[in-house]
Amino acid sequence: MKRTLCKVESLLRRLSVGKRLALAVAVLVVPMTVLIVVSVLVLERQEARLHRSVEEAVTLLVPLATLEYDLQRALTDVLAAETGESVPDYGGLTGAIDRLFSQLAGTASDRDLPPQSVARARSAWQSARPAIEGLVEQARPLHLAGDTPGFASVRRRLASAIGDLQQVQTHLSTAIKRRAARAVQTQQRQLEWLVGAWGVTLLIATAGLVLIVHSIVRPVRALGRTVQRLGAGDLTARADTDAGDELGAVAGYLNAMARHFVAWKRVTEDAANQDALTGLPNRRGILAALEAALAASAATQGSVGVLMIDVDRFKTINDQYGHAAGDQALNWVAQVLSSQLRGDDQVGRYAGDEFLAVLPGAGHEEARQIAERLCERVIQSARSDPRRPTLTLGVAASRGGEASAEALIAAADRALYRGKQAGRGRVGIG
Ligand SMILES: Nc1nc2c(ncn2[C@@H]2O[C@H](COP(=O)(O)OP(=O)(O)OP(=O)(O)O)[C@@H](O)[C@H]2O)c(=O)[nH]1
Repeated sequence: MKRTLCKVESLLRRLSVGKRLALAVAVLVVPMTVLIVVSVLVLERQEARLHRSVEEAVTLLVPLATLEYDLQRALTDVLAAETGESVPDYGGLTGAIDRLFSQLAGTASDRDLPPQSVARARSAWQSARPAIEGLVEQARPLHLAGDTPGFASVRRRLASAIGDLQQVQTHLSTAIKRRAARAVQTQQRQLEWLVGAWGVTLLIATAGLVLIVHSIVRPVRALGRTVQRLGAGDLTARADTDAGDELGAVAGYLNAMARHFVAWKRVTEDAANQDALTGLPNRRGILAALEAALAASAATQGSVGVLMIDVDRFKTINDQYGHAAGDQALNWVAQVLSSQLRGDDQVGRYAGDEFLAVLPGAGHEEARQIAERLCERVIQSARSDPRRPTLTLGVAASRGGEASAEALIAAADRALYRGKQAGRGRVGIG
């Protein structure tokens, strides 16, 4: 299930966010519109059918009811007794009923009327019809003539015609009721179908919407988490750039920004720790190296040697040959120191004409020997060139990392001072 959702999401993410939002609107609007149109059509059709059905019921039953009423009146002698009263239009009524049945004969099934009930009504009418014709006309003169036995026979026939007519009405009513019941059932089924269709459509539309919204919200949240991690200083954090949409592009930009920031940070960190003139670590850089060496020696119970190196009478070089020559002299000293030290050793420019060398693993004696070698090497070179200065070095060393960087530097400084006091161009011992 989760894999399927992931697949759907990756398919969706091939579309841009804008297209996905348009799709979300379409997913909601299109099926709803179709359903609304279908619902309106169905309800309109149902209403029209109901209307037609009522109309038809009236058309079918009213002539029969009228005829029955008139026959009933004839039967109760009202019509025959009152000579002034006009005789109802029996011919018209029977004709109308005839037409009704001939219409029904062709279209009963079309009108959803049960054909059997209609056929029964029709045959009942056919048997009633001849009796009805002329009955009232016969009744009138018989009654006026006082022909009681003849009149009694007409009355019987009238009663029987009324019975037949009632049967016709009963059969037709049954047909109409059945049709109404079927129509109600159909209406119910259609309404159920509509409710079901609405439910399914809403469900599918909601699922589609959830998927589309998820395909936007999830990468936005992931981007947010990456930005949060980067903001908290975790420069290894990277956003997922798999998708080809706008959010994938933003993730790519964010990653590029993070990479540039890392590179820029490295450059600025390097610049912050590097001396611009000599290219050696500056005071900050060499102190960091000393701290690191002390921390490592504390773990291994090893030693760290420190050399504080000062250029002798550097002011004189500046004064005699100019500042540029002084800079060159400093660069030369930096080169000699770097080239003479071992791989793990580090040297940095501590102050104006002062250098600090950190010698991990070197005890006091080893540090002193290294200092002597450096001092000798510089003195030899300086002999041939008056612009090259000699060095005075102060030696100190710690064991097992017990001394702090400040204490070690202070000890090397004191040793340096002793070297200067002793006449320069030598190694002072702390
Ligand atoms: N050319 C140049 N001179 C510098 C630089 N930094 C510091 N100086 C100079 O270095 C000189 C340091 O002189 P001091 O510390 O007084 O001592 P010194 O002349 O070396 O004499 P001693 O240390 O007593 O042997 C000063 O004149 C500073 O102006 C730099 O980057 N370039």
